[in-house]
Amino acid sequence: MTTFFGAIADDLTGATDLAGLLARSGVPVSLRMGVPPQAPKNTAALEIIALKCRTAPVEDAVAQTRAALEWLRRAGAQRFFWKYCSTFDSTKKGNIGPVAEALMRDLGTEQTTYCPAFPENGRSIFMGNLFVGEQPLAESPMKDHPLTPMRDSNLMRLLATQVTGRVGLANRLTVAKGAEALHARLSSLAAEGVAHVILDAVADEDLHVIAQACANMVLTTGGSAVAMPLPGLWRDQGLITATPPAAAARFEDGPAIVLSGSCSSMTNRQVADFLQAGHPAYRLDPVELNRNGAGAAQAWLARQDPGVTPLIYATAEADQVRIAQDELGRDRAGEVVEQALAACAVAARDAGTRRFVIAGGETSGAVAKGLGIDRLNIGQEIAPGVPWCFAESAGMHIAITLKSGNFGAPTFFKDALRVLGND
Ligand SMILES: Nc1ncnc2c1ncn2[C@@H]1O[C@H](COP(=O)(O)OP(=O)(O)O)[C@@H](O)[C@H]1O
Ligand SMILES: O=C(O)[C@@H](O)C(=O)COP(=O)(O)O
Repeated sequence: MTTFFGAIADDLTGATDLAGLLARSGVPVSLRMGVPPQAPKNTAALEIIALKCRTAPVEDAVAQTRAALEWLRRAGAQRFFWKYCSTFDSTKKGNIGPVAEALMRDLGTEQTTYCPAFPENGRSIFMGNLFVGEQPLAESPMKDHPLTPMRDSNLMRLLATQVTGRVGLANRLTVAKGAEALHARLSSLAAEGVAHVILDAVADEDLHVIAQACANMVLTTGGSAVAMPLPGLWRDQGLITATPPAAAARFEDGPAIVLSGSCSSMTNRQVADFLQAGHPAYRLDPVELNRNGAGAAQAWLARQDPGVTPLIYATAEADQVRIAQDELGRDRAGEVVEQALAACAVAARDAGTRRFVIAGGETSGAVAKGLGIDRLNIGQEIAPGVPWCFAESAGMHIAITLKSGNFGAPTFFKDALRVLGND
C-alpha cells in the first residue's frame, strides 16, 4: 500500500503512543525504529519513524529528522507530522522548534501548527498555556525533569526561543467555533506572516475540530492525540483505505516478563502494585551492577517458573536514584541499568519468553535495540497511548509493549498481561 501519512517521533515510547492512537481508526500503522537503511518497500498507509532525538544536539536532531522525512517522501507520504512529548519536553534551544522549521523548509510550507494536548492523559492547552491535570506545566513534576526541566507553562514563550519565525495562537474561543473559524484564523495569521501557530485544546472535541481544519496542511506537529482523528477523516475522503491488520500482527504465545527502568512516580506505583500481587521480583541496584554486571539477575531469571510472570526492576524513589547517581554519575547509573535490562530481555527471549512489558522511554529504546527490533506492528491498546506491539526478534514473533514513564493506571502491568494472554 502507498503511504499517505508519514510521522516522525522524537522518541520510541512517543512513537508507540502515536501508533496506538492512529491504530484506533482501523487503518494499518507501521512503526520503524530509526530511518530504514533500505528504500521503502511494503509500507503501510500510516508510517511512523521513531528517532531518539529529543535531547540530542540540535544539528543532530535536525539531520535525523530530515533523513526520516526524505524516506517518508520516497514512501509516497503526502501529509507529515512531527511528534514530540505531550509535556513539550524541550530546552531553550530545541529540539521542537528547529526541527519543525527544517521540515517546513524541506516541504516548502510557510505555516505549521503545535498542539501537544492529550486530554485522555490530562494534558490540555488553554490560552497557549499547557496544563498537566490541574497543574500548569511549570508546577507539575515536569519542572524537575532531569534532562528537560519545564519551568514555563506558556507554549508561545517556550517556542519563541526555539524558532526564527513568528509565533501566534489560535485560542480555545476560536476552536470552540468550529473548523471553519479555525481555518479562517490560520489564514489570517498566515497573512500576518505567523509561521508557528499554537492551538488550544482542552477536550477530544477540540481535537476533532483541529483535525478538520488542518487535514490538508502538509505539516502539523504535536502530541499523539491531535493526530488521532486524521486517518478517519482521510478514509472518509477516500484518500486512504482501512484493511485488516497485517499478518505480522501476531506472536507466538508464551511466557511473559516485566522489565522496568522508569523511576517516575506512576511507574513506582505500578511496580508496587505488581509486587503486591505476589509476582516473583528481582531488584537491580545500579552500584552492584556497575561492580559485577547483570549475571546475578540473569541467574535468578533462569531459576524462575516460566508460568509465573517475573518482574525485574530498577525503579526506585528519587532519594535512592540520587544515591546511585552520586556514586556513579547520572549517565553511568542509567547506562548500567539499561544494559542489564536489555541483557535480561535477550536472556528471557532465548529461554522462551514471548511477551515483554517494558517501562520507561530510555529503557524501551535500550531493550528494543538489545532484542534487535527494527519494525513494530501495532495491536491492542492497554492504556491511552500504550499499545501492544508485534515484532520479530532473532527470527521469533514476539509481543512487546513500551510504556512511557507517566502513562498507564497503577495496575498497568496486570492490565497488559490481561489484554494479551490468559493472565
Ligand atoms: N535506581 C536507579 N538509579 C539511577 N538511575 C536509574 C535507576 N533506575 C533506572 N534508572 C535510569 O533512569 C532512566 C529512566 O528513564 P526512562 O527509562 O526514560 O524512564 P521514563 O520514561 O520514566 O523517563 C533510565 O536511564 C534508567 O536506566
Ligand atoms: O506524548 C507523550 O507524553 C508520550 O508519547 C511521550 O513522548 C513520552 O515520553 P517519555 O516519558 O520519555 O517516555
